Amino acid sequence: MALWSGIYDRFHRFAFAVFSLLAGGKGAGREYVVNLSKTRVAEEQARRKAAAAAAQAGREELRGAEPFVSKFLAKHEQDPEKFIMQHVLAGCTANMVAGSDTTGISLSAIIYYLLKHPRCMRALRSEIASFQERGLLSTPFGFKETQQMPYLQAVIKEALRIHPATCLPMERVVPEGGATISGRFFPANTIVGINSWVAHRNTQIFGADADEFNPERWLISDKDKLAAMNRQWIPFGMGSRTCIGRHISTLEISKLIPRIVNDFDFELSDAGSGNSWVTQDYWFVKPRGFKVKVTSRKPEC
Ligand code: HEM
Repeated sequence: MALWSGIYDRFHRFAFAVFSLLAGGKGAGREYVVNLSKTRVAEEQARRKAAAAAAQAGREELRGAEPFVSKFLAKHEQDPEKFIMQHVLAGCTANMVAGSDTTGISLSAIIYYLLKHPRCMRALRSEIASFQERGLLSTPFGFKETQQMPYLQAVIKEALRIHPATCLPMERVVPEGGATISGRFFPANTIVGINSWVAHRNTQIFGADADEFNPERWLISDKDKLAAMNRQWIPFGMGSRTCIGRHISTLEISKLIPRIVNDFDFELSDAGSGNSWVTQDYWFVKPRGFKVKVTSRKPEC
């Protein structure tokens, strides 16, 4: 039902009401996230008020990294008429809806494909060890450092190619004058779209093994082929509506994957060790029953 209402937006209103009713007080799906945002915004407002009072009394408050909600509230305080409270709430909700499942799914996909391809897991661990031996990795691993690791970056890129977190056409409206796409004319206002799952399996671009997980495809020296693959690699979408959070996720993924691969051993449970994992698509393509046993990694002799 969720998938259908993703495609046919007229079902939204109905599905939303039914799911929220079934979920009771806290709401379901988006309503749950909206309620959570409201709570967090209220907490942050109270914290900012207390911090301002403390500063006035000459007491400095120690604080870690500044969360998004605080940045949004600062913007609202700067110009409350233009950046209204509704924008604060919408920003927080959008970040959670758009940024959590997508990043979680992508992290799962990277681990899953590494577990399915022990050769790639070995190659990645060997790259990490080599970087550590040469003093090129701090503790914790720095983002800039991990960006210099070609195999890690190829693994991430390939996992997001073979399992992009979203799977429905990314829709665009044809502008005035129409557009010819792949030799076919579409008049103005036609809704066209491309699904990254289709684009990423294009054998003309990615080769006969487009269905296979193969990080080495990104480690070639053929610049033209790489450029063609990069153009067709769209897990974060493309153009003016491309994902605005992609750099946050890229940072999280680049820092987290080498760290956990280095520190832990993973073993697929029976449910995940069949031919392929079970996933369900309703815009987000979520793994189902992906269970992994995690243990501290023993140093290799
Ligand atoms: C691996 C993680 C992520 C993936 C795979 C992903 C994927 C996508 C995709 C496919 C789109 C549609 C792009 C298009 O139509 O061209 C999108 C849009 C968007 N993403 Fe992400 N995303 C990720 C992380 C995040 C994060 C962390 C945030 C926020 C903190 C975020 C916020 C957004 C927003 C607000 C939009 C809508 C942009 C617009 O319509 O102008 N995303 N994302």
